[in-house]
Amino acid sequence: MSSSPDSGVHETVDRLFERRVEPVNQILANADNVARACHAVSRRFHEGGKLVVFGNGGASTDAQHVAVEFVHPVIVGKRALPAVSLTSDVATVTGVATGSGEGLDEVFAHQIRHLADPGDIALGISTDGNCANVLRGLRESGDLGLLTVGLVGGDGGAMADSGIDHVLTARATDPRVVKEVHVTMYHILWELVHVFLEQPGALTSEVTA
Ligand SMILES: O=C(CO)[C@@H](O)[C@H](O)[C@H](O)[C@H](O)COP(=O)(O)O
Repeated sequence: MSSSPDSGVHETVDRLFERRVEPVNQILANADNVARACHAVSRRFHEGGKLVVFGNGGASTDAQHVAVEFVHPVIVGKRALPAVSLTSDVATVTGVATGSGEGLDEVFAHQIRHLADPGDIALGISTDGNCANVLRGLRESGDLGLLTVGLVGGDGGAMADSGIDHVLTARATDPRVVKEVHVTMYHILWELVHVFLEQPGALTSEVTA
């Protein structure tokens, strides 16, 4: 930035912006992982599956954001694909949380058991990869046969080593940056899924990069 009376503030502003660049470069460095996950997700959609998304706090609204991207694409001409957020129904979330005896830990696993089908895709979003209810929801999903995808940050936390089919990691330590990168990653996920669905042959071949 140009000089000013308070260069300290400008250094801070520069640092805040620069902090956002590296994690996006990390997505590029892991493009093959992202592409493999998108390919697997597109296959499930092709076979009639739906996307089931969940997370806590900021990630709960990310879950709703992902779902609407698929159900009502903002890009004209893209087909709608079935997707549902497990964070949108306050009655169900609070009912399970207060009635299960396990608080919030069971809210996603319970809904997966009763709303999901084995051919579906489960997408769990967690900033640090350690949220118990997201982990439990993904484990339940895997046990039932759903394709499991984790969107995490930092070193992936417990999700990095928990048998999830595809773990996509925003390698930043600042949770705000992780959340910002997650938005980029699920927009890429949405777009690449459509690329695979629209390319004849792409769904039967393996994706290597
Ligand atoms: O960071 C924010 C808001 O930006 C919080 O709402 C945050 O999402 C909540 O603390 C979540 O409970 C964190 O869960 P997780 O993403 O680490 O799994």
